[in-house]
Amino acid sequence: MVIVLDKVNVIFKQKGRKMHAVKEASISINKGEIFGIVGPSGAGKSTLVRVINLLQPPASGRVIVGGQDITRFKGTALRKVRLKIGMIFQHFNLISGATVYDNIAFALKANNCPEPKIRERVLELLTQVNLADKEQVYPANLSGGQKQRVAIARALANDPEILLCDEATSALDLENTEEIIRILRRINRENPITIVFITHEMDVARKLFDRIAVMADGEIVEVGDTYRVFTEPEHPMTQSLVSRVLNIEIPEHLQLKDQEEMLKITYTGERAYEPLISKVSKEFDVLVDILHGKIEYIQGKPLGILLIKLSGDAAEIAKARDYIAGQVFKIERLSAAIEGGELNG
Ligand SMILES: Nc1ncnc2c1ncn2[C@@H]1O[C@H](COP(=O)(O)OP(=O)(O)OP(=O)(O)O)[C@@H](O)[C@H]1O
Repeated sequence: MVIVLDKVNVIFKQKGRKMHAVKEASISINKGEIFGIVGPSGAGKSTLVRVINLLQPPASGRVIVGGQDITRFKGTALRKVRLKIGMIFQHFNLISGATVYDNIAFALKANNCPEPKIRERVLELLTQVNLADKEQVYPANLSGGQKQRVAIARALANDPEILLCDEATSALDLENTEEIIRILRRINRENPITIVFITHEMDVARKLFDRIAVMADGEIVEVGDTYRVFTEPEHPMTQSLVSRVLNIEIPEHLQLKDQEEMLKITYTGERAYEPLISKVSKEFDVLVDILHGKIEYIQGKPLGILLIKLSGDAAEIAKARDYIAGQVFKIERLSAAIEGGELNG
């Protein structure tokens, strides 16, 4: 279901002070895509996502869901729209006194699901989230990842067309985060459900999202395809967020001497770097040391990062550098940090 936010503003008033939490935010989210919103704490991500189901009504602007302007919807009309929008949260929000089965069954009963169908549907949902064996367990006896999977099953109970996820993996360890990512991807693949996911975790962003919006200080500062945002970030906030994922560490105690230069090379696609490096050492009078290399996957597409040191005459180094620049996606000259540490590109 297409979601359009048009010039949305949210202003909180607290103790006589105004807090402009979302400023003129406009985005259009396509049916069936996994759309992510990233940004630092306090950027306005939660507030923006809550505007989509009007948990947070905007001060101005329009909210259009499935072609319908819902901005002023109330009562029954709003409840009907909300049925199409499931939501999951960082802290799962399960009913602690109810079993896994009942947590999900409540959502179905609330929507008048016929009694005989409830059992069948709950079991179907539990299978979808790999929890078929936990139906009689209470939330307290589940791991964080399992709790979030129950929350996903509950959010999907009434076949929503949209799933909103507010920091849904932020309370989980790496393994459980990976599992939630896999489940959401599979659900999205099997049903054309639109997923809007907010997070401050860029690692989740690169694995899960089709497109990303970046928020800073209440504004949407950049929107783009995930691979493009990671490889060619435009806004300084985006650059700062992605640099943490793509950074590599300079080997400790590395000091550059005269006639030495360090380069960070970024290459896209499956292309291996060995042929390039051996060509450079053959054709130019320079020594090439590979200091570090890694491949990151963004939306499953590889992005290679290589740190090399060139030694030789300044003119030869310049020629080698120009040659490399023509062959790779991006090349940056770096200086060595005194005690190793992060790159300063
Ligand atoms: N109900 C509220 N009343 C007053 N101020 C609020 C309210 N909700 C959010 N804010 C403020 O609005 C700004 C945006 O908050 P929001 O929670 O949307 O940010 P966020 O990007 O989701 O950050 P976080 O990841 O820390 O939740 C913050 O400065 C926050 O303090």
